Amino acid sequence: MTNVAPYSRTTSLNCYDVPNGVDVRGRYDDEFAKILTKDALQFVSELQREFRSHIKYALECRKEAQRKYNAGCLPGFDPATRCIREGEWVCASVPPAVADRRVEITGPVERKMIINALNSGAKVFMADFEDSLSLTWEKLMRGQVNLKDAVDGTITFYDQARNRLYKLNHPHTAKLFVRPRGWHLPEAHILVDGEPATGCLVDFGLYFYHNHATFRRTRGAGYGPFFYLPKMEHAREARIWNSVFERAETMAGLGSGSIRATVLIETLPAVFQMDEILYELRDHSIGLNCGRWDYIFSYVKTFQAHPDRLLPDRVQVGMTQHFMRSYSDLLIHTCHRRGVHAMGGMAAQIPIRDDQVANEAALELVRKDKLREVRAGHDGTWAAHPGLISVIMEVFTNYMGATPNQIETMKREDAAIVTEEDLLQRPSGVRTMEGLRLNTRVGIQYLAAWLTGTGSVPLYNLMEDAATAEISRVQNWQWLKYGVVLDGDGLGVKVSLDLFARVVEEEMAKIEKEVGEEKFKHGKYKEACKIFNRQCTAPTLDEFLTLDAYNHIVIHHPNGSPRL
Ligand SMILES: CC(=O)SCCNC(=O)CCNC(=O)[C@H](O)C(C)(C)COP(=O)(O)OP(=O)(O)OC[C@H]1O[C@@H](n2cnc3c(N)ncnc32)[C@H](O)[C@@H]1OP(=O)(O)O
Ligand SMILES: O=CC(=O)O
Ligand SMILES: [Mg+2]
Repeated sequence: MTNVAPYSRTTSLNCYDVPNGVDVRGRYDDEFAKILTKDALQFVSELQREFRSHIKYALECRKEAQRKYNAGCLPGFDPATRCIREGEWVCASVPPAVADRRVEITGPVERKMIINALNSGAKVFMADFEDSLSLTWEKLMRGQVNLKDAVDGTITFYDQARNRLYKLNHPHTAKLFVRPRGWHLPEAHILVDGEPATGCLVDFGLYFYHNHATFRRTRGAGYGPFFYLPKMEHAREARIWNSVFERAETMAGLGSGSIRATVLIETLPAVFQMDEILYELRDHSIGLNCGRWDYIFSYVKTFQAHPDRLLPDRVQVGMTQHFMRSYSDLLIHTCHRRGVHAMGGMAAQIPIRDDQVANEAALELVRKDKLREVRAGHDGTWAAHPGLISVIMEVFTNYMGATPNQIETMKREDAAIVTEEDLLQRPSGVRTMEGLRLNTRVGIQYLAAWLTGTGSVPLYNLMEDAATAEISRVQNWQWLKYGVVLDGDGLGVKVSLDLFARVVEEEMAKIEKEVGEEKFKHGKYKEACKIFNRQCTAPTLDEFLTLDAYNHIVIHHPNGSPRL
């Protein structure tokens, strides 16, 4: 579904100045026009034209691999690339500006949050166009404006209600990394030769075009810009990114290896490709990261047709499960062998303001998780909230001291023997009715927020974003598909369409009670419920929650195109 904004007296007649073959159908805004310049759009369209067939092929290969998993195959190491895994090679040396990444804060590209994150005391801020952003035209373009102001060092935000002006604490700001969308997401408001552009090429292209020079001069000490690359499944996808980087460096007249990126290992197929991914990006790499939430989602998705590999309740799938620990250990071993950072992941706990005891318990869980990571050899980790930075910093600094990272000191040779069986081992735990109910409440509330422009939310004292909500969705789908018996709570109830319909109705009532009648009436809960319900009960599993939801937030403006 694409929404077309009607002409009205308030519709601006301004439009973007576009190069040949490019059509911008998003709302016109004078601020956005400073980003969507003809030259910047020309660069994005060149990337699109050069790489679109490679991207389509890579996405087709993902589907082909999934067909094999659905037919009973298991993912594993590729015998054809054994020489890369066994060969002695290292990635380009770490840029001094980002040698120390012990605490990284993440967050959507919202103006106030960017300032807060850059001022938070974290070493790095990952500005996110992915899991934590609702992909509306307004948020995406406003995000580009915000990032440009941040790189220029001029970003400010005035909070009227508090009469507070936010600005950067120069020079003590975090180093900026940007995470573009995954390959699968289109940008429906920008057409190149009549086709929606690839979302990540828009995010990367616009950001790189406007910021590379200032970034390298003022923030990267001659390197950069820096990126995080999400949701890849195979080294061929890393090869495309490497070529995109080379193309961008040539356009900007930069030396090869200026741009650096950390790849999130957050799909099950990618864990068997870590050496290969680093190899493809060896001149542009700055490590790998354990994207644990998407990884869990991917485990369910990969094994969607394997009823013998069902996960227990979401809350029980932590990093101490054997398959999760093996993934983290092998990632550390691989990164350190290749001379780059092995980054840890996100603990979902956030500060709980109104309950001191619960807050201390949440902080303790974060401490424990981070201690496990630093002891295992991770060089740094993620924080979801500024209130967690000091706690996490203390854990990492107590252990690492002033040494910027553990690349040379924690080789983890013992993890060289992690096997396919270790990485696929069935998780232990139980499935419960409460697990089904919580998945449903979280999934619907997250989608309702996403549809109204918010991509990360606090729910039941945890951070929820697209990755965590995906787990709720695919788990419900799989339990329904296989009529799982929920026996962890002694009830022994079988999940059926009838039961699920009742659960959805009851959980919607609970949500209404929790958020209040007014918010429920004016929010998008019913629309979210419809989307979530359809996805959980679909005969075939949808690839991504946000692909379907995206269709509900696309708004084409007629002044962008006479063809509409
Ligand atoms: C699976 C993954 O991909 S993880 C990575 C993607 N996910 C994320 O990045 C999630 C980032 N975190 C967040 O979005 C938020 O912390 C939430 C939604 C979880 C909680 O948000 P809130 O409930 O609004 O937080 P809260 O009200 O406690 O915020 C207090 C202050 O901290 C700021 N803040 C909270 N989180 C962040 C953040 N990640 N970055 C910067 N500032 C932040 C708020 O803006 C607020 O600032 P103010 O006091 O100046 O107004
Ligand atoms: O992007 C991070 C994740 O855990 O997913
Ligand atoms: Mg993720």
